[in-house]
Amino acid sequence: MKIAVIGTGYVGLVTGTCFAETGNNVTCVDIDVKKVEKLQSGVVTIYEPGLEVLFERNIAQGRLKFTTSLEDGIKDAKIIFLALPTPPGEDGSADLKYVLGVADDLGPLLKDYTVIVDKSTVPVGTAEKVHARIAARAKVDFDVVSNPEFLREGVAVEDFMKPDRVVIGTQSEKARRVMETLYAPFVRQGNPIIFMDERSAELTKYAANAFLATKITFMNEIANMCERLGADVDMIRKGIGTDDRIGKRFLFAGIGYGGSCFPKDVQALAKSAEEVNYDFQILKSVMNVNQLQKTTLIPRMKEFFKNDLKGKTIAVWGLAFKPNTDDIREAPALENIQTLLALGAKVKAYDPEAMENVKGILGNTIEFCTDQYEATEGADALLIATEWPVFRTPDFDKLAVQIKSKAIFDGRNLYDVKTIRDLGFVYFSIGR
Ligand SMILES: NC(=O)c1ccc[n+]([C@@H]2O[C@H](COP(=O)([O-])OP(=O)(O)OC[C@H]3O[C@@H](n4cnc5c(N)ncnc54)[C@H](O)[C@@H]3O)[C@@H](O)[C@H]2O)c1
Ligand SMILES: O=c1ccn([C@@H]2O[C@H](COP(=O)(O)OP(=O)(O)O[C@H]3O[C@H](CO)[C@@H](O)[C@H](O)[C@H]3O)[C@@H](O)[C@H]2O)c(=O)[nH]1
Repeated sequence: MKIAVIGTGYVGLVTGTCFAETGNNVTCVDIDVKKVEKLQSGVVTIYEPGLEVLFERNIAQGRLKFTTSLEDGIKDAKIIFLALPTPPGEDGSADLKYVLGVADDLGPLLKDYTVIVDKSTVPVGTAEKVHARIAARAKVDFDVVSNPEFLREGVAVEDFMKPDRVVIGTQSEKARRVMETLYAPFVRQGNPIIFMDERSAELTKYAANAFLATKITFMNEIANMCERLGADVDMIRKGIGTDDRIGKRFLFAGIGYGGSCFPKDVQALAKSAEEVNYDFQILKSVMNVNQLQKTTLIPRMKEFFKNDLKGKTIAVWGLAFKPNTDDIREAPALENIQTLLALGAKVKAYDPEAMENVKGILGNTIEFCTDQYEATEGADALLIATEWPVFRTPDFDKLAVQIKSKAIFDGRNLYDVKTIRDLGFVYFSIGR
């Protein structure tokens, strides 16, 4: 099948590459000329394990192409995916200017029946808006389908190739058949395609992210209780996670959720609620608690250094919002670093993938190190903000010599409390 993907960011690139991998001819369109040039020359523009090999194979076999021209890109496409940004507008609601802008342009370019698919995370009612915008200028029949994406960064290829489920919102039989054919190779393992109406599909995406953000936030609040009551959040996690009704995943307490999705989508759902005069109280709490949680280690650091962080050097391990990605959007590390700088501390940071992105924001206000031990060399304390595997089993003997105060502030609960204290470290973690 000939497919066009509009937008070659995270979702667009993974979507395009994975559909090419299952034998479709895919053209990806982006207005970012530099990005398209890079992609055309065979360079993958995001760090995502497993993507490069699929990307290279499908380019070599001529099934994956890139262009800046919408008209060329959608030529002969039976399906057009919109994988465009939906960033928060000034009031927190999802800004639809990219999605609706492309919908406006698409109308006159359609030559035959086409299925237009919203892959972006969009508020309820967007499929109808996209339909109206295209219909205003289209001369052929078309359908607009909602097909939200549930992939996680860092395991995006696996999530896309073996999805837990595929959600498709459409009330058109014709569009349903096209989507079923397209997704058949991905749901062979028995995981379902769940068909529903467009509005329910749109809300399913927000409900999933808001639920997961709430689950994490609940555990962060339990962790805060543990600290006050002398209990261990890891034990609570095991104790409740073994109950099938609760589930083991997404129960890890830490310095808050970040990334390009949870913060923005929780905010957008809260805004949608406001628009229909519903007071979505849980979401407000989730946002407030998460904001506080991000810098929950700073007061402890202040106390440890007797309220004087001025001139202290803090090593920061991890800048990405989570491991296996170079994405730093809403990363808790950044907020911690900015707070530390405001308190007069110096920061030496290391991240396996995300340093280039952080340089663009923090410039030379912090020192970027070539490895984790260069960061801890001569530091007064260590702050761990991202659970990269390489930080899990460090050379503790080396750290004991390098870190002056032997203090480790661990925002991701990487180490066993007793073991690390027995090694002589002063160890602060979350909810233990
Ligand atoms: N990143 C994720 O993990 C993830 C997962 C699921 C869903 N989503 C949702 O998918 C959507 C896209 O997210 P993303 O992270 O891929 O975004 P992104 O910002 O990484 O990429 C968006 C791309 O769209 C391009 N673009 C903007 N206007 C364009 C236009 N008029 N024509 C062609 N291209 C244009 C940009 O240049 C950019 O390359 C968002 O709604 C997001 O919420 C993201
Ligand atoms: O137990 C946990 C699990 C996650 N996190 C944090 O939660 C954030 C989000 O993590 P994750 O969900 O793994 O990353 P994303 O790539 O942002 O993926 C989420 O957002 C995507 C975009 O909408 C969705 O497609 C995915 O299904 C959804 O998991 C990160 O800051 C994690 O550190 C925790 O603090 N504790």
